[in-house]
Amino acid sequence: MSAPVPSVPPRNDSTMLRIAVPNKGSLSETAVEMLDEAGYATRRDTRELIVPDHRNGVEFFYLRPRDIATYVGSGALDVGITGRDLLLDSGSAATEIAALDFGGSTFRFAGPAGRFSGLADLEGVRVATSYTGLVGAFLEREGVSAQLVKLDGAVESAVALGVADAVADVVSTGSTLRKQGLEIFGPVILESTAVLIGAPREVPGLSTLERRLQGVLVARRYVLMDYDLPATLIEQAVAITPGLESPTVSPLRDREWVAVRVMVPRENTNQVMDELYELGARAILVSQIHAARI
Ligand SMILES: Nc1ncnc2c1ncn2[C@@H]1O[C@H](COP(=O)(O)OP(=O)(O)OP(=O)(O)O)[C@@H](O)[C@H]1O
Ligand SMILES: O=P(O)(O)OC[C@H]1O[C@H](OP(=O)(O)OP(=O)(O)O)[C@H](O)[C@@H]1O
Ligand SMILES: [Mg+2]
Repeated sequence: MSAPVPSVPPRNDSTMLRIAVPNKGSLSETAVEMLDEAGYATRRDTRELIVPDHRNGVEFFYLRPRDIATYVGSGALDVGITGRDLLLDSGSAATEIAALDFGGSTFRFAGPAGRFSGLADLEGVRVATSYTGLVGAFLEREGVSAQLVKLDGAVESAVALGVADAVADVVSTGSTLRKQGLEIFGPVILESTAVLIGAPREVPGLSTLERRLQGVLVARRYVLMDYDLPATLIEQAVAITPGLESPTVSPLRDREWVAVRVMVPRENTNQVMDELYELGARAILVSQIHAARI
């Protein structure tokens, strides 16, 4: 558990929402892209650490992702973007407001191939990790007592170099583990993703930021599909494309046909177009959504 930040710095403008953004690492680029797509100012060069955005009444603080939960949990900043694993590891009082659909990873134990088969095998052994808060809490909940070896990164090397018997780390493709001759074992410690986190108090002005970020997620997840259809087939077509709430169905000049406009998950686009065509839909057009408020 990290120590709480001792004092909250004075706020020079209490009406500005103060937002923490990852300045480096896996989450930084996509977090900044999302804020840009949501209409906020972003930094022009990587040396800029504070970016005021007066037009939107917010101020951005570019910080190390690992530190963001500490700043937000102490109340020094209002909200932030970080990883769920980093939030839990910090022991901060900040809370998760929304998952952001990027920076997905799994947190797992791994050891030399064949050496460990389950959690119980960790009793009394050395486990290297950069996330001692997260792993310590997990092992305690599971009633396993292991010795944690805290490392900053490249944790997978710890076993070959003899400072630990097993590791607990972020796994994405699993390729780093495999290259070190390690294999995953035991239960999933955590499914992580980038999250929006908030201070443990009421944060005025948060709802606009949240709505804008949700709008970006919708614009990324969905496309807009238009098609023409014989009116008698509408129920079957709506079963294929139910939309978020209800598709827009408009009359055409030819009264036997209707025009349908509906949101479709981007990943299903071609499959849905095939199904609609087979049903009898024609002039099926797909467009990008640039922005959304749902
Ligand atoms: N392939 C990945 N490797 C590391 N972290 C990832 C990956 N995919 C997603 N993440 C997430 O990114 C966050 C870690 O970001 P952080 O910037 O601390 O580490 P990093 O990307 O490893 O950067 P650094 O180069 O400083 O080690 C965690 O929330 C983690 O779950
Ligand atoms: O499953 P994979 O796709 O191989 O990705 C996981 C690896 O990526 C991260 O390391 P990173 O590159 O951030 O280096 P670090 O260990 O120094 O943080 C993480 O700590 C794992 O080592
Ligand atoms: Mg890393």
